[in-house]
Amino acid sequence: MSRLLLVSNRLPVTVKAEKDQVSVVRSAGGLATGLSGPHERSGGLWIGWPGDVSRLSQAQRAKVDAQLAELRCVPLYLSASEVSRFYEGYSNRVLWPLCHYLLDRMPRQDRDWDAYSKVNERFAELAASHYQPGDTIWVHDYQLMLVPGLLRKRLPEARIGFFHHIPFPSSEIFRTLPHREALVRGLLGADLVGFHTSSYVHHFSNTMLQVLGLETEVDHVTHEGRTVRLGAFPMGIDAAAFERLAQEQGTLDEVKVLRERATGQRLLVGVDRLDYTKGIPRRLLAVQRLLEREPSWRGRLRFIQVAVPSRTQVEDYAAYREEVDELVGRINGLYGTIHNVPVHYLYRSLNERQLAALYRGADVMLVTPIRDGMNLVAKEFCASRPDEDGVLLLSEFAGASNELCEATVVNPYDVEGMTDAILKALEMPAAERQRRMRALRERVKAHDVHWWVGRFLDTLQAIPVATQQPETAGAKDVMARLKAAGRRVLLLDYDGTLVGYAARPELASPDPELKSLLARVAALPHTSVHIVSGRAKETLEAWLGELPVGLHGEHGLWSRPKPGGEWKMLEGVSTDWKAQARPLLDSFTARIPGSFVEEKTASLAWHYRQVDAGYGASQARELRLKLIEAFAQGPMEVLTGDKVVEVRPRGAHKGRVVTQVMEALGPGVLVAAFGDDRTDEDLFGAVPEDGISVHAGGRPTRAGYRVSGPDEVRQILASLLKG
Ligand SMILES: Nc1ncnc2c1ncn2[C@@H]1O[C@H](COP(=O)(O)OP(=O)(O)O[C@H]2O[C@H](CO)[C@@H](O)[C@H](O)[C@H]2O)[C@@H](O)[C@H]1O
Ligand SMILES: O=P(O)(O)OC[C@H](O)CO
Repeated sequence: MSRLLLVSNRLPVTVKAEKDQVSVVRSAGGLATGLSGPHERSGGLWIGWPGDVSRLSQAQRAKVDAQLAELRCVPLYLSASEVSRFYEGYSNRVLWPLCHYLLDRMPRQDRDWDAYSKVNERFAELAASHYQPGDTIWVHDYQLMLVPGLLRKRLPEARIGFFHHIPFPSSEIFRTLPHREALVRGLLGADLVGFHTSSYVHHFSNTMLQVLGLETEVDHVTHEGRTVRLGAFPMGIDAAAFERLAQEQGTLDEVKVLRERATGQRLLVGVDRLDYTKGIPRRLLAVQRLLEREPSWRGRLRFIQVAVPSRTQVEDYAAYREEVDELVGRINGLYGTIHNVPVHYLYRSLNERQLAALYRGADVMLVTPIRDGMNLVAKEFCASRPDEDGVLLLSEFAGASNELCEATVVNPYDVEGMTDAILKALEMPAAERQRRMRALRERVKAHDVHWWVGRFLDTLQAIPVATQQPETAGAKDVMARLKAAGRRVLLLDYDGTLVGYAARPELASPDPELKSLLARVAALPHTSVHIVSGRAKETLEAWLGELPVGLHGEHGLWSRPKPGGEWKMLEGVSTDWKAQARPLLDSFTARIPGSFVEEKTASLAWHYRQVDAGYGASQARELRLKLIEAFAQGPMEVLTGDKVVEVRPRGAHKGRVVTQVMEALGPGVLVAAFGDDRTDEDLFGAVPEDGISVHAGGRPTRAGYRVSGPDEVRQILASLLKG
């Protein structure tokens, strides 16, 4: 097993300071439990913030450091300003509400991005300083979204995983963020990006498409020459530990006390961090409605709601606390008696045994967040019920509802609906409770936290990172080989290779620098230059006709190999099919605003660069299928390029230009082809084995080299002028 470097905002430890005594203990949370085995076995390190230690003396701090070192934890201490701006500010005032679809809770203007970036830099720097070749790095959660990208810059060959513990929202929400691009690029520094559910994966894929124009395959995306795997890895809990605890005598004694205090009553339980995503007010309102609607239940219900203080310095959390306090007061005021109140509200953390007792003693567990990445409480409840009793009421907006389908699933926004569901749960026959709980427990136990860690790490470690090339690995090598060649021919695609893409094809005309560069390179001794493009010959002639270069248009259908020479068309090519195919392309243009058809001598191209990225890509897939269906037997083929679907005569492809040029030049010439989209793969395929093929961009390619884009292609050409 390779050494594991874990990086998370919080370390899995609690620093306890009592009077002069200070100690560090590993926390009991799911992440800490699940990862402690692999962490220890691999002899790795865990990097993170140990929490607020500002009140500790120097000596106490040294003691904390020593104890952390024993646990193989490396502390990253946050200053007061970093806590306020990175943790409370950008992480919890901006990203947290955004990922939970609560745009209204975000500040109108965010002022903490710089602090977020800087602290992410600090984490990356610290992790990189402890990295040893062969280590596996696993970064956790929304506080550290830039870290994978920052690590990739420092450690191009490291194996890096990232897990996002909270929801990844729809792209419609995520792209409201001013820094959306940096965050998405940050995650793409990883080799594997994991989420709790497949819908979060889907949202992330759509976001990449909208924000970076990246089209994703089912489980991966190619970006800057690297493949980044994506996947759903639903997190589990330490089910065996919860089950064990729930069976211990101490816990059963607590359950007994709990039940005795509620004699004649049914027990409803809620356990959450006090967070506005957890849906506590509507849950309370549902309980209130039940008492209002069903007087027979008054005095016969006890709702215990435990809320752990969380992020207390963030205003929205303080306001939320007041809202909950008020609601509890109102319900108890309305339905309490001098002997009893319906809501028992505790604003504090419970120890493990108290928690297990509550789970074990509950008749109905209310887990009703308005949005939650997974929600581990729901799973802990099931694991704590070896008696196969108790009903789980679970929000459909918690990731856990994807797996826990035998729960009573509710819409947490529908108070009346939740009231009905609580009533149904209270009246559910024992046999049905048992059937549901048995199924829930099987799943929670089978897919526990160890299963989760194993699946994520196995997937990450199976990725062949060593073969991945950093963005600019190719350029230097290509320059050296071209310079060393006796005779050389350069075959250059135009759009996306020599110039960037423009909104409309006619806007991508060559700039004076490009023309001058091509002219000077073509004038070098023993050097020929050919432009091999999908463009119409008229465009190439108008833009590049005066240069001393060969021109090849419509993917090699038309050629003018010698400057000033005549254009010749490939023989035996049929264009009769165009009249049949055109109406289909026109029908797509008519209903998809921003798209248009470009007609060339022997081909038709449907462009969709200005169409919404997701819609354009799906419509292009549909058009391609329809064309293939209608003309499968015809003399043409369908190609997908960069934001274009093209129909062209079969056999007229860029690869033919390579053969043509090589025949004219004879043996002993180094052939170097440069291109960026799928039509250039034909060009690369025809380059002889001792030649050079260079892909400009981040797509999968058969090319032997990869550079980042037109700027770098131009740099390679310019380097030839320097002798
Ligand atoms: N009063 C109390 N006393 C003691 N312990 C208490 C407590 N109330 C809650 N806890 C404990 O705190 C943990 C809370 O985990 P959750 O998954 O429910 O939410 P959280 O939002 O913190 O986690 C984030 O990370 C997890 C893991 O990825 C995701 O499930 C979730 O959606 C995401 O928001 C549970 O282990 C629970 O036992
Ligand atoms: O207490 P926090 O702010 O570190 O948040 C804990 C949550 O589990 C974050 O996912």
